[in-house]
Amino acid sequence: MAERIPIASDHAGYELKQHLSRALRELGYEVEDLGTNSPASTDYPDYAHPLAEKVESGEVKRGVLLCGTGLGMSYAANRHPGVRAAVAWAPEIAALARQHNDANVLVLPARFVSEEDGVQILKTWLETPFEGGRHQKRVDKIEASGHEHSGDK
Ligand SMILES: O=C[C@H](O)[C@H](O)[C@H](O)COP(=O)(O)O
Repeated sequence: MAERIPIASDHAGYELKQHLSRALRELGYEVEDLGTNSPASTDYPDYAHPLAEKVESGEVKRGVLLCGTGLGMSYAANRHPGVRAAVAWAPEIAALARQHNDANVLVLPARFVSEEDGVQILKTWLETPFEGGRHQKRVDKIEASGHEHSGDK
Protein backbone atom coordinates (compact mmCIF):
# COMPACT_ATOMS: atom_id res chain seq x y z
CA MET A 1 0.00 0.00 0.00
CA ALA A 2 1.29 3.45 -0.90
CA GLU A 3 2.44 5.65 1.97
CA ARG A 4 0.08 8.58 2.53
CA ILE A 5 1.90 11.89 2.83
CA PRO A 6 0.02 15.02 3.91
CA ILE A 7 1.10 18.30 2.34
CA ALA A 8 -0.04 21.84 3.17
CA SER A 9 0.90 25.42 2.44
CA ASP A 10 -0.23 28.98 2.84
CA HIS A 11 -0.75 31.22 -0.21
CA ALA A 12 2.99 31.80 -0.63
CA GLY A 13 3.58 28.09 -1.01
CA TYR A 14 0.49 27.25 -2.99
CA GLU A 15 2.05 26.99 -6.47
CA LEU A 16 5.01 24.92 -5.29
CA LYS A 17 2.67 22.70 -3.25
CA GLN A 18 0.73 21.89 -6.40
CA HIS A 19 3.96 21.03 -8.20
CA LEU A 20 5.31 18.88 -5.36
CA SER A 21 1.98 17.10 -4.97
CA ARG A 22 2.20 16.01 -8.59
CA ALA A 23 5.81 14.92 -8.05
CA LEU A 24 4.82 12.89 -4.98
CA ARG A 25 2.07 11.11 -6.92
CA GLU A 26 4.50 10.36 -9.74
CA LEU A 27 6.84 8.85 -7.16
CA GLY A 28 4.06 6.53 -6.05
CA TYR A 29 2.90 8.19 -2.83
CA GLU A 30 -0.69 8.86 -1.87
CA VAL A 31 -0.98 12.63 -1.34
CA GLU A 32 -3.31 14.09 1.28
CA ASP A 33 -3.67 17.77 0.36
CA LEU A 34 -4.62 19.76 3.48
CA GLY A 35 -4.78 23.08 1.60
CA THR A 36 -4.62 25.91 0.96
CA ASN A 37 -6.58 25.54 -2.22
CA SER A 38 -5.87 28.86 -3.94
CA PRO A 39 -3.29 31.67 -3.96
CA ALA A 40 -5.60 33.83 -1.80
CA SER A 41 -4.00 35.15 1.39
CA THR A 42 -4.16 32.76 4.36
CA ASP A 43 -2.56 32.24 7.78
CA TYR A 44 0.13 29.56 7.87
CA PRO A 45 -0.64 28.22 11.40
CA ASP A 46 -4.09 27.17 10.17
CA TYR A 47 -2.33 24.67 7.92
CA ALA A 48 0.73 23.76 9.99
CA HIS A 49 -1.19 22.60 13.07
CA PRO A 50 -3.54 20.10 11.37
CA LEU A 51 -0.63 18.50 9.52
CA ALA A 52 1.57 18.41 12.63
CA GLU A 53 -1.27 16.81 14.61
CA LYS A 54 -1.30 13.93 12.15
CA VAL A 55 2.42 13.36 12.67
CA GLU A 56 2.18 13.85 16.44
CA SER A 57 -0.63 11.27 16.73
CA GLY A 58 1.14 8.74 14.54
CA GLU A 59 -1.61 8.81 11.92
CA VAL A 60 1.13 9.44 9.39
CA LYS A 61 4.89 9.01 9.54
CA ARG A 62 5.82 12.30 7.87
CA GLY A 63 4.51 15.36 6.06
CA VAL A 64 5.44 18.37 3.94
CA LEU A 65 4.75 22.07 4.62
CA LEU A 66 5.46 25.18 2.55
CA CYS A 67 5.28 28.91 3.19
CA GLY A 68 7.24 31.91 1.96
CA THR A 69 10.35 31.42 4.10
CA GLY A 70 9.49 28.10 5.71
CA LEU A 71 9.92 29.75 9.10
CA GLY A 72 6.33 30.34 10.19
CA MET A 73 5.31 26.81 9.26
CA SER A 74 8.27 25.36 11.15
CA TYR A 75 7.57 27.43 14.27
CA ALA A 76 4.00 26.18 14.40
CA ALA A 77 4.74 22.55 13.54
CA ASN A 78 7.60 22.28 16.03
CA ARG A 79 5.28 23.12 18.93
CA HIS A 80 3.86 19.60 18.58
CA PRO A 81 5.61 16.90 20.64
CA GLY A 82 7.41 14.41 18.47
CA VAL A 83 7.39 16.67 15.44
CA ARG A 84 10.77 17.65 14.03
CA ALA A 85 10.09 20.10 11.22
CA ALA A 86 13.17 21.10 9.22
CA VAL A 87 13.40 24.02 6.83
CA ALA A 88 15.47 22.87 3.86
CA TRP A 89 16.54 25.08 0.97
CA ALA A 90 19.03 22.67 -0.61
CA PRO A 91 19.24 18.86 -0.97
CA GLU A 92 22.26 18.81 1.34
CA ILE A 93 20.22 20.39 4.15
CA ALA A 94 17.41 17.90 3.54
CA ALA A 95 19.86 14.99 3.72
CA LEU A 96 21.39 16.20 6.99
CA ALA A 97 17.93 16.91 8.42
CA ARG A 98 17.21 13.21 7.95
CA GLN A 99 20.65 11.76 8.80
CA HIS A 100 21.27 13.81 11.94
CA ASN A 101 17.87 15.14 13.05
CA ASP A 102 15.38 12.48 11.90
CA ALA A 103 13.19 15.26 10.51
CA ASN A 104 9.65 13.99 10.09
CA VAL A 105 8.29 17.18 8.54
CA LEU A 106 9.97 18.85 5.57
CA VAL A 107 9.38 22.59 5.31
CA LEU A 108 10.17 24.35 2.07
CA PRO A 109 10.78 28.11 1.72
CA ALA A 110 8.65 28.42 -1.39
CA ARG A 111 9.69 31.98 -2.25
CA PHE A 112 13.34 30.95 -2.35
CA VAL A 113 13.46 27.62 -4.18
CA SER A 114 12.63 26.78 -7.79
CA GLU A 115 10.26 23.97 -8.74
CA GLU A 116 13.21 21.91 -9.90
CA ASP A 117 15.15 22.42 -6.67
CA GLY A 118 12.00 21.80 -4.65
CA VAL A 119 11.60 18.35 -6.19
CA GLN A 120 15.26 17.50 -5.54
CA ILE A 121 14.96 18.63 -1.91
CA LEU A 122 11.77 16.59 -1.51
CA LYS A 123 13.24 13.45 -3.08
CA THR A 124 16.37 13.67 -0.94
CA TRP A 125 14.32 14.05 2.24
CA LEU A 126 12.08 11.12 1.29
CA GLU A 127 14.94 8.77 0.49
CA THR A 128 17.53 9.55 3.17
CA PRO A 129 17.50 7.41 6.33
CA PHE A 130 18.20 8.55 9.89
CA GLU A 131 21.71 7.56 10.96
CA GLY A 132 20.86 6.91 14.61
CA GLY A 133 23.94 6.32 16.76
CA ARG A 134 25.15 9.51 18.44
CA HIS A 135 22.26 11.40 16.84
CA GLN A 136 19.59 9.27 18.53
CA LYS A 137 20.58 10.50 22.00
CA ARG A 138 20.41 14.11 20.81
CA VAL A 139 17.05 13.67 19.15
CA ASP A 140 15.74 12.06 22.35
CA LYS A 141 16.91 15.09 24.33
CA ILE A 142 14.77 17.39 22.17
CA GLU A 143 11.64 15.95 23.78
CA ALA A 144 13.01 16.29 27.30
CA SER A 145 12.42 19.46 29.29
CA GLY A 146 15.29 21.91 29.17
CA HIS A 147 15.36 21.85 32.99
CA GLU A 148 16.02 18.13 33.11
CA HIS A 149 19.06 18.22 30.89
CA SER A 150 22.19 20.12 31.51
CA GLY A 151 25.79 19.26 30.95
CA ASP A 152 27.19 16.60 28.67
CA LYS A 153 25.28 13.45 29.62
O1 LIG B 1 6.81 32.57 7.80
C1 LIG B 1 5.86 33.04 7.15
C2 LIG B 1 5.72 32.80 5.71
O2 LIG B 1 6.90 33.10 5.01
C3 LIG B 1 4.51 33.45 5.04
O3 LIG B 1 4.37 32.77 3.84
C4 LIG B 1 4.64 34.94 4.78
O4 LIG B 1 4.80 35.65 5.99
C5 LIG B 1 3.42 35.48 4.01
O5 LIG B 1 3.61 36.83 3.74
P1 LIG B 1 2.55 37.72 2.97
O6 LIG B 1 1.28 37.70 3.79
O7 LIG B 1 3.17 39.07 2.90
O8 LIG B 1 2.32 37.11 1.62
